[in-house]
Amino acid sequence: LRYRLPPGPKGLPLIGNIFDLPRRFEWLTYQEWSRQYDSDIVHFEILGTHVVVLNSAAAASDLFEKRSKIYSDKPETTMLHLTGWNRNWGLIKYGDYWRLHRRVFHQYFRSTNVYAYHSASKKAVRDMIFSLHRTPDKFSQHIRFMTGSNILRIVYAMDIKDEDDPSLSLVEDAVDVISKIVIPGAYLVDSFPLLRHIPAWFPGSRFKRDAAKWKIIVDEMFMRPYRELKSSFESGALKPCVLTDMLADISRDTQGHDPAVLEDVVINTSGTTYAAAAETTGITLVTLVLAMLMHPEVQKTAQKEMESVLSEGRLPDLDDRESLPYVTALVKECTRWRPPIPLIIRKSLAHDEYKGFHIPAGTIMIGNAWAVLHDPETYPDPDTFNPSRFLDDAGRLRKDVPDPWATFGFGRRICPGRHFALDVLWLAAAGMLAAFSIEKPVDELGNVVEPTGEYLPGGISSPAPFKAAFKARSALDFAE
Ligand code: HEM
Repeated sequence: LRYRLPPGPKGLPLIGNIFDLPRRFEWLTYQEWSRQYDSDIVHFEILGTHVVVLNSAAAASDLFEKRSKIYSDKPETTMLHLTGWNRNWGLIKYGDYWRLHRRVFHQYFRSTNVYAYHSASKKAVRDMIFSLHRTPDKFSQHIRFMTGSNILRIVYAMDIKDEDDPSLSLVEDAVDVISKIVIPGAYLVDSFPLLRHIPAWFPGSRFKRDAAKWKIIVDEMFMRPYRELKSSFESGALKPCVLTDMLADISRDTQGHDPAVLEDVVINTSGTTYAAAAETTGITLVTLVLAMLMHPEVQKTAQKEMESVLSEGRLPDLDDRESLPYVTALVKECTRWRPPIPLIIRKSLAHDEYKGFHIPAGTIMIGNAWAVLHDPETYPDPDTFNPSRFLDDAGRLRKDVPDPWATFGFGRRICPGRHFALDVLWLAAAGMLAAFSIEKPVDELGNVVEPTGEYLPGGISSPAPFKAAFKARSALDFAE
């Protein structure tokens, strides 16, 4: 009996499709293969490993959601363990240990709980607006500083003063290690067994030495803020933050779990937030700046909407969200137009059949979030940045256009920080547009510099560096 695999480029024996593989912007090639093979599910093989890509919302929902038992695993690797990043519970295997992390994290970041972080985020956005006013040239650093310092304050009650703060350098150095163990193109090296025979990538003695050095930094990042906060907690000097709440909750009731295991879960869930939140949210806001340069009419529409609702000198608040649907649509469109993580990686746990095709156990499954968010059936003219696609003629949010959730992944492993992320995105987007007119810069000769709109390739895709001018629209004396 020969199993029929999903269609895709035919590779050479043994090495498979290694020469067919795109090296940049893979999501575009996978989307193209779907058209070429007339199938929303495509297959290729690389060095003995099967890879299946799902290029439609329907296929992603059929497998990642309806068959989540088989498709919620991640390709956990020795690299993660060697560098200490196995504490990143977003990358760990599906099972009870993962489930416990998810449950603990969810208690603090579920949709009904994230209002607890509004005032911190509001303050972080205000600080960012003042920084943007002072040194607009550094806008992407200011945005990144806001997303990073905000999550550290919320989770650890850390007061990060500026970009040179040693606590910030520690988390940044630790997060940097992840990029060293991921091949550009989103795959962890040792997801592919045969790749281990390629010396430069093999976790050999050189790599092991480097990994041991990096592990010290990564362990320190997870443990230092935890130990500091735990000792204040034990001394009774309670610093209000997520970790303090977690410590209080587990000291009251372990719900039948081994306290040592639960302590690790608390360390991991708190320690993973920075890596998960800072860059993803920051990139989405840089995308917003880029979109505003490319679409001045969108910016004007959002500003007009705010003028009709906000009194002079007041920054928009989340209570204004109901009355500012265009701003909400604009934020949705940022997450749809350029998702920072275009490809979602999973590993299948058992043999399966789908649409008459065989999917072997151990297949690397790729959810092409980009293709889902750029499906012209759901989002006509998908490459155009157009917030109005989410609004009806009366300017209200439409219920019949799907929210661009795929930016946050699929099924049981969908980003559990998305409610919080959307709050921060909304506050920052509305705040920036209320305070500034974001314009194309002018060079020394007085010529307007057009943005290229280019993005950098990689598992996390961000806009190529560009310049923007931030011109204050109102006196920056925002009242509380
Ligand atoms: C715009 C901002 C963000 C984007 C685009 C984003 C995107 C994603 C994606 C694509 C995944 C993988 C989902 C999957 O495998 O199906 C993920 C997982 C995760 N995200 Fe986010 N995220 C964002 C913000 C955040 C924030 C602010 C937090 C924390 C407060 C967070 C915490 C996590 C965690 C803990 C996981 C792992 C969940 C698991 O494996 O069960 N994310 N995110």
